[in-house]
Amino acid sequence: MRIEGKFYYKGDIVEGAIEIEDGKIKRIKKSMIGTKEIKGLILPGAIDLHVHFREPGYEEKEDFYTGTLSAAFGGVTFIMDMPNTNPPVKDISSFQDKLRRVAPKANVDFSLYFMLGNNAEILKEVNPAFKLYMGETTNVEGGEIKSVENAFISVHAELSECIRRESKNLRDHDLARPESCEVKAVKMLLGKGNYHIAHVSSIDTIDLCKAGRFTYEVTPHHLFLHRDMPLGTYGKVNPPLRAKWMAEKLWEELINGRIDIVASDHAPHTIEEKEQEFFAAPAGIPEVETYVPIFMYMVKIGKLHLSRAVEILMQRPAELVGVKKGKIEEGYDADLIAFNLNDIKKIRAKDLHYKCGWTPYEGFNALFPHTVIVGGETVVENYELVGERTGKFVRIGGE
Ligand SMILES: NC(=O)N[C@@H](CC(=O)O)C(=O)O
Ligand SMILES: [Zn+2]
Ligand SMILES: [Zn+2]
Repeated sequence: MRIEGKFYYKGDIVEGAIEIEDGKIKRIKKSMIGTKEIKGLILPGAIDLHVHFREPGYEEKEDFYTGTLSAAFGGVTFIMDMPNTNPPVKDISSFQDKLRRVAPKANVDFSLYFMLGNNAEILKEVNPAFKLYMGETTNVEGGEIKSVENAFISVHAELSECIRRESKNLRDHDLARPESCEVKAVKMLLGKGNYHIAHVSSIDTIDLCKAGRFTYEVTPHHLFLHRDMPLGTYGKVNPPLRAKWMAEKLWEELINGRIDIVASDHAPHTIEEKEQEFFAAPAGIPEVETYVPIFMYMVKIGKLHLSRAVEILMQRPAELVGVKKGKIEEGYDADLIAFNLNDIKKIRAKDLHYKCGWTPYEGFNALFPHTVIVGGETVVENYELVGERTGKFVRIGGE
C-alpha cells in the first residue's frame, strides 16, 4: 500500500509518499507512483499506556470490542490494558485466558499488564508490563514494595493508610485523598526500583518523580477538569480532580516539557452506577475517545505546539515501553491517523462508541481523525468504521 500526503516527519510537516508492507513503514520518499492520497495532516497513531477496558468480568461497563473501537475513533492505535479485571491478571493462566478472550475483539493493537506480585520474574518473560496498586482498588499481595528489573511497572501511587474512603462531593473527595497521600506514596518508592508513576495529580509529585528518576504520566482529566466543576459523581476519580489552579499548573508543566506523557486512565462505569449517592458511586472517568481530539484542538488554537503533542501522545509513550510505534519513520509500525484541522466538532456522548454512554467532556471542542490506519489496515475512513478487529497483541520491551 502506498499513500501520499502531508505528514509529521522528524519534527517537521513534509509532503511525501509512504510505502507500507507487512504492517510496517517500508519506505518514505518525496514521491512514488501508485499512491492513494490522504488529505489533511497525517500523524503517528496515538499510544495510551493506561486503559481499563473491563474484560473479563465487568463487561457491563465496557468490553474489549467497544473499548478498542472507541480508541480507534479517537486516534489511539495502541493501548495497554490494566489487570484489575475479574479475575485479575496475576499469573500465566489468567493472562492467557484474557488474551484468548480479547484478541479476536481488538480493533487496535494492544498489550496487557500483570498485577505486580512475587512471580514477576517468571511473568516478565511473557510480557514485562506490571501494575502496582498502592491504593485500595486492587491490592497487591501485602508486604514490602516489589520491583523487577527490565520491566515497565506502572504505579497507582495513593498511600492506602493515608486516604479517607468516603466522601460526599468532589471537593470533599479531593480532601479525602489529598495530594499529600500521592507524595507520600511516591516517597516510599524512592530507591526501591524504576517505576512509572500513573496519573500524577499534583506538581508536588513531579519533583519527587524527577528525584527518583521515575517516568510519569498525567491524565487529561487532571488537565482539563477540576474539583469545582458541576460534574457530581461523574467527576469522581482516583486520584481525585484537584483545584482549578493545580490543573492550570499541570498544563504549564506539560507545555514546558516537564511531563513525560499523557495517558487516559480510561475507567468507565455505567450511568446507573454513577447515579448513586456520591460516597457509593465508583471512581473512574471514560477518556480514550476524546483526549487526543481535545489535544488536537489545543494544537489548532495554538495552546499547544504540534511537536509537543506528538511527543507526549505518541513518541514518548512508545519509547517508555519499547515498541516500534509513535513515529512515521522506516521500520516503524504503519499506525497512522489523519485530521482535517478545520473540521472542529463538539463532543457529544451520543456520537461516542463507549458502552457506558456518557462523557464529562460534553460540549468541548475537538478535532477527530477522519482516517485511522492500524498496521497498514484502514480501520476508520471518512469518520466511518471500514475495517474491524485488525488489532494484535504486542509484547513490550522489544526495542
Ligand atoms: N482511576 C479510577 O478512579 N478508577 C480505576 C482504578 C484506578 O486506576 O484507581 C478503575 O479501574 O475504575
Ligand atoms: Zn489508578
Ligand atoms: Zn487506572
